[in-house]
Amino acid sequence: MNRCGSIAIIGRPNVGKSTLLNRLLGQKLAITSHKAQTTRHAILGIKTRPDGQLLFVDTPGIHQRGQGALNRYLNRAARVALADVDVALFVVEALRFTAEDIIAFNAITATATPAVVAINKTDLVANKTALLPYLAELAKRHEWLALLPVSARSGDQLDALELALLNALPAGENLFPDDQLTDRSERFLAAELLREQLVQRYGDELPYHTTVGIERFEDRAGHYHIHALIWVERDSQKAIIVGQRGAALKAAATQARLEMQKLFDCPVRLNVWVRVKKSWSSNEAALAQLGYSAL
Ligand SMILES: Nc1nc2c(ncn2[C@@H]2O[C@H](COP(=O)(O)OP(=O)(O)OP(=O)(O)O)[C@@H](O)[C@H]2O)c(=O)[nH]1
Repeated sequence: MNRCGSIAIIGRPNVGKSTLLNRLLGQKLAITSHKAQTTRHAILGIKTRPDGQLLFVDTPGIHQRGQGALNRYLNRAARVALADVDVALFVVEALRFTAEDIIAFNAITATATPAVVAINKTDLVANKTALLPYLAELAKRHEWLALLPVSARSGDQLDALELALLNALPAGENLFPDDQLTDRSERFLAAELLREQLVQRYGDELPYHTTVGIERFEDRAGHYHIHALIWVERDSQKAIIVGQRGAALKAAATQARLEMQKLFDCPVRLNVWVRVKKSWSSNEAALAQLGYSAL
């Protein structure tokens, strides 16, 4: 029987949702970092198997304190995703269950959406029997379809997780062609790859006040020419991103360009400018202008 349906990946920031998605897809689509709140947009990652198709929606972590327009957007995006899908994949971190995990848990159990739990980062647990009481505690809390200890990093138990998710999907024909990986445009993915560099290179604060727009995206006979803009809120942020004689920006852009070449499988020329736009993250109108549509 062929199955096809959608899966929302839900969990507090930093539990490894993006890493897990990339690993399940076998391709890097969601951006990852060690800092919380990296993922801003839902990304549909498509995994085609001989027996069906899994359509992943990567949601932002459900955040504890809503602060400003960006946080409200992130919260809505996660909740809307949850109401819309066939299955929720609840990701937690082995041996940890924080107040933020409870918020994500409550969001899932408030809907009738069936859920599978992935207990991630088991590679960090030396003595696996230590997981048993943790598993038992989670099992008591809700009627899960399945509970699986996994490691997104090592790949441990991910085949079993994928199978559990597939079995929870409705019977039906595939919705996308077999070779399609995402419904996101290359333009969108280019912006994400550049933003990933900022998140990886700077402190927690700066990327939160930054967004990336693609001004031009041209395919010139198999060579991509991409013009990107990094929007910041203050001149001081711009100075940090640009660096001494532009060195910091050059390093970030070079790395982003290499990642783009890998993903798009063609030569890429990338130009990046940094512009200051005052207080964009606290202003709904400015958010909308930058492509964060109201939900
Ligand atoms: N040891 C270990 N680390 C992991 C594992 N999965 C993810 N990580 C790390 O945990 C950190 C967060 O991973 P992400 O995938 O960005 O987490 P996320 O849940 O998508 O985070 P947000 O986008 O902020 O919601 C990164 O440093 C990952 O390398 C795992 O299985 N084991």
